[in-house]
Amino acid sequence: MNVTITPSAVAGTARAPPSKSYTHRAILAAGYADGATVRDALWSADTRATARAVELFGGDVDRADDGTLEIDGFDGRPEVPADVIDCGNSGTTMRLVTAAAALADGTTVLTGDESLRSRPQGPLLEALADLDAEAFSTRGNGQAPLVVPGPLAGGEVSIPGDVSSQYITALLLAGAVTDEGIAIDLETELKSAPYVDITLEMLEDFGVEARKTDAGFEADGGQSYAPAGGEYAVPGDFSSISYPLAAGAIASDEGLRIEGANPSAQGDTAIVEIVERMGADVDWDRDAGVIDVSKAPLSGIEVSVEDTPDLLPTIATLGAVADGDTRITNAEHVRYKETDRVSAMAEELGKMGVETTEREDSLTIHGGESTLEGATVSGRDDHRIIMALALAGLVADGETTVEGADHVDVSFPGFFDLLADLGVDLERDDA
Ligand SMILES: O=C(O)C1=C[C@@H](OP(=O)(O)O)[C@@H](O)[C@H](O)C1
Ligand SMILES: C=C(OP(=O)(O)O)C(=O)O
Repeated sequence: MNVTITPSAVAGTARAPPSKSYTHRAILAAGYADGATVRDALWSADTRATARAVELFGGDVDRADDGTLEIDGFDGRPEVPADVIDCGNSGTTMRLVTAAAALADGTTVLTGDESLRSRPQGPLLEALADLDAEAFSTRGNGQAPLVVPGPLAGGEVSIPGDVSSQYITALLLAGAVTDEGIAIDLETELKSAPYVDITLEMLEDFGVEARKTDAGFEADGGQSYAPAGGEYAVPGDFSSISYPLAAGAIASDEGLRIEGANPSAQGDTAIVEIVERMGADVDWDRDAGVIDVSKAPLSGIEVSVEDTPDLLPTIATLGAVADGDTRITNAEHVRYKETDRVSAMAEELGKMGVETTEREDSLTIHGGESTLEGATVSGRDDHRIIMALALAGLVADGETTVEGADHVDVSFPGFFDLLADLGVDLERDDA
């Protein structure tokens, strides 16, 4: 599907979709448990991939009409899957499920789409090998397809922290059900660190003890997963909130309200402060979980995405609209996502007339609303690139067509319905 956007103002109320990160963890944690009820879960292409994995491990995921998931778990010991686990486009699924698979009493095979089969899995495979669990890439290049004979016993392991925090999350989740537990020593500084905080918060909610240490992280062994009262509720997703928030900041004269924006461990809550620092009119009532935003002239800022890689595409579009330079730093790990998002945003905004300066670990956008021209841009089969480019289309001079726009289903199903509800003039073309 291609989506063509005519410059439009936005107004009204948007509801934040549930957090993708919390939903993945809750589905898998319920799998590690005897079972659980997961309320307000995100049901998207990525979280469905994690649900499929739990089912292949012997669990069952049932979704009620109100979105509640009733999950029967595999109780700490995954069955050997009767089929290959297809993780689709989801890095989180592949990393978290690879470590879980190493607990099974037999071999698991994991694959994914072309994008996922090009992303780095090597550090996780090496960590599992150091823990005496066999795990390898079929092509020997550290990329999926992966074959995981296991078995994982627990123990001490060292791993780099600057490729993906998802390796740490994966090892903590699986390590807690090994006899010995797991102690993770970080070889380099940890990037995307708040995602491990989300993991620790969620583990605590499932009654599992894990913590930060001087060297890295650890989880005690021999533990069982069980959420208090058998239930877990997923908070709103601040990576997803970044899109309506940015839309309000660049294109809402009347004001836009975002509901479901309750504080949690998500590093991406930083988007509220970023938009404010750029000059937008923002008010966040944390107790009510409501953000009100409206348009004001924006100015370029410097912002590090070390902790918040998923915000880069949104900030790049804000930077294209803002006057002056917006410098996004500590961005090297943003190149290991669904696509190389640093290059993708530089090149696609370039098609819209925006000048950028790209370095290995930074992206500077030389902005100003008057430079944004409507164009046909590629969504790169990457949900965040698609949504960020659609935002640019709201204020460009002329129409903008985003190609391959259906991939928003990965994290934000209904994104274009929401834009239309907020008053955006858009056309979907299924050709
Ligand atoms: O653990 C998670 O839920 C995630 C961690 C981050 O990845 P990295 O740790 O690979 O940077 C983030 O980009 C991804 O969207 C979700
Ligand atoms: C990088 C992302 O997710 P994943 O790593 O799970 O594919 C994302 O949602 O932007």
